[in-house]
Formats: sequence, C-alpha cells, structure tokens
Amino acid sequence: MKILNVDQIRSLDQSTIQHEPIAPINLMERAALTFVDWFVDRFTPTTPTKIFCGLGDNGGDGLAIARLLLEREYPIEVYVVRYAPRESDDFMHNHRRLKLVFDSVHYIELTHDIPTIRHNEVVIDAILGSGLSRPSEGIVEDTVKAINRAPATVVSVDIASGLYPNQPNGSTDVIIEPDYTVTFQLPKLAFVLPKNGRYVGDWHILDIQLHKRYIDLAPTSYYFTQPREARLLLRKRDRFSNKGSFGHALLLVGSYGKIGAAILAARACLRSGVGLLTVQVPQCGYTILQTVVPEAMCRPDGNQNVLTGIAPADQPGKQGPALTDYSAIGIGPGIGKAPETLVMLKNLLPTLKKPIVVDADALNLLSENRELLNQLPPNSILTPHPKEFERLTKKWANDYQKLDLLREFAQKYRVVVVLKGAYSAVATPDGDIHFNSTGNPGLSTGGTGDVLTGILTSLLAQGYDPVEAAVLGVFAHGLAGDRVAEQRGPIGMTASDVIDALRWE
Ligand SMILES: NC(=O)C1=CN([C@@H]2O[C@H](COP(=O)(O)OP(=O)(O)OC[C@H]3O[C@@H](n4cnc5c(N)ncnc54)[C@H](O)[C@@H]3O)[C@@H](O)[C@H]2O)[C@@H](O)CC1
Ligand SMILES: [K+]
Repeated sequence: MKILNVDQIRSLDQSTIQHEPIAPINLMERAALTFVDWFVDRFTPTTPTKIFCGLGDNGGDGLAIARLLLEREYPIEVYVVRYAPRESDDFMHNHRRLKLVFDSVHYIELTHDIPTIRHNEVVIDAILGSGLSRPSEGIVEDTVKAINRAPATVVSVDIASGLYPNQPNGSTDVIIEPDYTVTFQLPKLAFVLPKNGRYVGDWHILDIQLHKRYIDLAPTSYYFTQPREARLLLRKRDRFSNKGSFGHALLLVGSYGKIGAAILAARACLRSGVGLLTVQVPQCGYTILQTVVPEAMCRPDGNQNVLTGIAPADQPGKQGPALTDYSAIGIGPGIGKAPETLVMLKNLLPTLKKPIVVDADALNLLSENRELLNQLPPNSILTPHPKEFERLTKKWANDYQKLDLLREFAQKYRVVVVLKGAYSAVATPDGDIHFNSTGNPGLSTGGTGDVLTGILTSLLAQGYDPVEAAVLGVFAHGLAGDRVAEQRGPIGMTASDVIDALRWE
C-alpha cells in the first residue's frame, strides 16, 4: 500500500470527485458513514460522546459524524472551536444540516467555553485534519490541552489535531494524544515514525473508495506492507523440488559466551525453508551447535573463541565448499569485535559476488572501518537497529531526517537497509522505503535480531530477490511475534518463541 503526501491526497480527492464522479459533500458523507460504521462497532449506543469540530473539512467530517450518530441515538454533544472567521464550504453545509435536526451545537471561543470531559466519555477529535499549516495556538491550543488532560477515550478523525501528516512538528507543538486514529484510504507517513507514537495511538485505515487509478499512478517512495502484499511475495513450492532447490546457506556467527546467537540464527534459518545450512562457529561452539541444531552442518573455525575464517590446524583445506560457493551468507550475530574477526571480514568482502546479510557486530565493525562499506556486494541486506544505524551514519535531528539518511545510505552503497524498530523500515538501493505492518513491543528482547538474520539469509539462499527477501522476512518475523503475543502476551516473549511461531503460508 502506498503512503502519499498531503498534496497528493488533496489531488486524490479531486480526482475522485471528477472521475467517479461524486459531489465533494457526498464524498464527505461517505467518509463520515464509514467512520460511523467503525465507531458503532466499538462503542455502544449509550456511550456519552463529545465531538469537537474545527472549521475546515475535518470539522465538516465531525459535523456529519455527529448527525449520523444522532440518527443512531448516541448521546452526543457537539462543540465547534471557533478559531477563525472563515469556514469551509462543506463545513457550512454540514453545519446547516446538523442544525436542522439538532439545536444544541456549542461554540468554543474562550477558555471557559471548553466543557469538562469525564472518564466514561468518548471524545471525537475533528478539530484539524490534514490541512494543518501552522502549530495550534489560542483557543485551539487550549481545547487540545483540555482534551489531552481529560481521562476520556479519544478518537481522532483522519489525523490527530496538530500533527503534520508528512513533516516534522516542533518540540513545543500542542497535539492531540488520541487512543485511536481513524484515517481515510491510506496511511500518513507521520503514523509510522517512532516519535509520533503518542500522537497516533492505535490507528485504522478506512476504505472510502477514492480513485484507485490515481493511487496506482501516484509517484511515491513510501510504502506500507500489508498482509496481502507480503503473501504475494511468498513463492509456491514445486512438488518435485528437493533440498538442492532451496539453496545452501552459510552463517558466520557466534563467539565465546554468544553461541546462543548462532543457535537462534541457525534455527530461524532452517525454519524459513533453506535447503541446506552450514554454520561456522569458533570451536567452543562446535559441540553445542551439533547437539542443539542437528539439522545444520558445522564448519568449525580454527580459533577457539572467535571467528577468524581460518580452518582448524588439523584440517587445513577441509572446511568444505569455498565461501563463494554458498547460495547466501549471513554474518554478524554474536561475533564480537575481535581484531581477528575484523581481519576475517576484510578478507571475506572482496571475494564475495552474491548479496549477503550483515547484522550486529559485523555492522559495528563496518562502522569502525567505513572504507569496508564500499566492498559490500551490491544488494546486500544490512539490519541495523537505530543505534547501529547512527554509528554507520550520524545523529539525526528528527525521524524525517533519519529517513533521508536511510535512503541516502541505501542508494550510496547500493544496499538494502532494514532499520529495525516499530514499523521496521526497509530502504532499497532505488530509494524506496517500505514500512512493515507487523510486530509488537514484545520483540524488543535479546536474540530476535539474530532470528531475523537467520530468516533473511534463508530467503536469500532460496533465491529471493534481496528487496523482496527483506520485505517478506521482516513481515514474517513481526507476524510470528504477533502470534506469540496473542497466545501468551507480549511480555516475556523469547526469541525462541518467535522461531517456533514462524509460518510460511
Ligand atoms: N483525504 C480525503 O480523502 C478526505 C478528507 N476529508 C477531510 O478533510 C480534511 C482536510 O480538510 P482541510 O484541507 O479543510 O483541512 P483541515 O480540516 O485540517 O482545516 C484546515 C483549515 O484550518 C486552517 N488551519 C491550518 N492549521 C491551523 C491551525 N494550527 N490553527 C487554526 N487553523 C489552522 C487552514 O488554513 C484551513 O483553513 C481531512 O483531514 C479529512 O478529515 C474528508 O472529508 C473526505 C475525504
Ligand atoms: K483531527
């Protein structure tokens, strides 16, 4: 699903109005009806509901919603925040229509006009929508603050009042902090950015049948991966396939005290469908790996405690296939930053032709030796969390600048970058960014990153295109986390639970 900017959304409205064709007021009615369907599914008809409306089309939505809830006999109160002398046409139309059936619309001009909001009430926030052009001030600011202070459940129409859809807010901006945001047709970029969490709440997209062809043709570099799209990426298996059909992956993982990372990456790799898996660990990990993951072959490193890439002294030249023969290589989980491991990385990178997966300390080694970034095979997948990404680049002032850095980095080095977190962002060498829709805070626990490395290495080894591997792998990883959270709650989830919950269907 595409994420479009405010100007595009405005043109999308116009395009719908012209091509369907539909009168603007009827489009607003359709949006309001769809909102009301969502609302009545969640809140019973006895819920005292206060609707706060601004003077633009967001306020127009609020007034239409008020009328439709009144028809369904919800106990509503309507407040119009009169912050300016001018009202939009569709606001005025809906204002007239509401007043025909409801004679007690309240007007907020001064602070003492703001009502007391109680805990059992629901507030519908339709003060400002995507037309926001400056920070809230005066009576708008006072009303927003009063709503935020109130113990009620708050539902924002389209977007929280005061939040910019696709540009950074100032640090002192006053913005509604809703429990829910119910938006129309497409997500807004603001919804997937970490700093905005409290200004978005639990958000939902309602289909109001805007012009599909406009959406299909609209240029964008931002996407939101939905289940249907992720499933389309999943390859069907041929009945006559054999283990050779699904590649042979190599994981370069683990060091003394961190063999667990190697095990997690290996188990996740196998659970994601690779044909064969070899794991290279320092010798201290040999027995552990062979015991815990019997399905994997082990390629012991010559060193006892850290990876060096050099074969053991008693079996020179007997380490199996050359590194370049593997279908895909994943490197990083648990490897540490020993000088020998850096030498291994330096020797390895120039020999590789196929994309690899780079995670954890391999990323930290790259950030301390940035000249190595130019040696990454094109289309390799890097999986930093924000701190690791900062080490690879620099500090950012806000989430939007972070996205710019992410895009520049992926384009400059021709790599795929998975920036991990809520709505993990997959940046492609072509400059696109795909935000993931699955996952929950339970995944913020040790080892889940190792699991992701195993998944991505497995998909690369099976021949998936690196961008598709990253989008699909991140989606499946988050979905597995969601399954665990559903069964046992998000707190106390372990990386092993996530592996067990992986399903490819
Ligand atoms: N995008 C869509 O598909 C649809 C959008 N609709 C609604 O239309 C809304 C957008 O309507 P508008 O463009 O009228 O935008 P708003 O309703 O956000 O209002 C903008 C008006 O308020 C003024 N304004 C901006 N920032 C302000 C501030 N901080 N304090 C005081 N006034 C401020 C602007 O100058 C403008 O006059 C959407 O958010 C949505 O709710 C729906 O009615 C129909 C479908
Ligand atoms: K709003």
